[in-house]
Amino acid sequence: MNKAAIIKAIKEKKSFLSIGLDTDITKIPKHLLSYDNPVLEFNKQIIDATADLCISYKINTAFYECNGLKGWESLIKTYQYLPKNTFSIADAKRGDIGNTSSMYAKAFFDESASEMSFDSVTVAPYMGKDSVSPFLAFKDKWVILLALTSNEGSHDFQRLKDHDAMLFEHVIKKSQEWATDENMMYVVGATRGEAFLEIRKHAPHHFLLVPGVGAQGGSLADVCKYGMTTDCGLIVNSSRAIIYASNGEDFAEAAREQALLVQQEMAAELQKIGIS
Ligand SMILES: O=C(O)c1cc(=O)[nH]c(=O)n1[C@@H]1O[C@H](COP(=O)(O)O)[C@@H](O)[C@H]1O
Repeated sequence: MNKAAIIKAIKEKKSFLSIGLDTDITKIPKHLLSYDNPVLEFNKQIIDATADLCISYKINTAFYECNGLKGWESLIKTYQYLPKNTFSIADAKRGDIGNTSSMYAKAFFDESASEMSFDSVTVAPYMGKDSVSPFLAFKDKWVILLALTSNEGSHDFQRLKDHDAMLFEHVIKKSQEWATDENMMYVVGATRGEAFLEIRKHAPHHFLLVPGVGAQGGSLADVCKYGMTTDCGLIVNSSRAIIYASNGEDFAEAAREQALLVQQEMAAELQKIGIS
């Protein structure tokens, strides 16, 4: 899915919501445990209930990898169930020396090898250009590079100052030598408020993946106030607040209700930039 298609989906659905399928078997409703693959069943019902309200699904691979073979099966089958007109994110936070990164890229982008061909994968920038480039070698795929994350520990390294700029700013500036706003996005936590102003100085046109609304308490209004562009420029993710809205038999409808609330807030924000 290219940038124009993402913008088209935002306009059509009046939404820039990504739903995070951070599916934990200990948190899903008990009645699903009788299914052969409870995680897959949960994901399918969540997807069916929310697909018209979001433009993207983010699958955090940790929640699948921790379950070994069965987990990888759920990951692959969930990927295959995603509606084709949604932007798929493998939230795997990979990155290693070049030849190893090539294998990670193959794992998430090369359907003939892994049965999965996500639109994008999250990548850690710490190891630099040769660790990121193998992901960029895949045509029409995106790298979503960690820039300023939502967690407490983001202060440990990302905000260290060197030559008048913080590390996350160096990441954003330097990485633009390797990629464009057509194949790279940046992760910026929703809990970062006014920092979006700094980010936009360095990346005025890039899409940002913004996790941290909902369970982590980030403000959608602030994210939009400081981070939105004329094309929207944002994909805002919420995982737990939507998928675990209820752990009863009504879990899918409850997820839909939560997603609808976020989508309605997003529609109002989009109206401010003339998308209505
Ligand atoms: O890359 C991410 O997606 C990510 C970056 C970040 O800075 N903060 C962050 O929470 N995430 C992910 O976004 C999701 C947030 O989940 P909730 O807090 O449940 O909405 C999880 O999958 C996190 O791993």
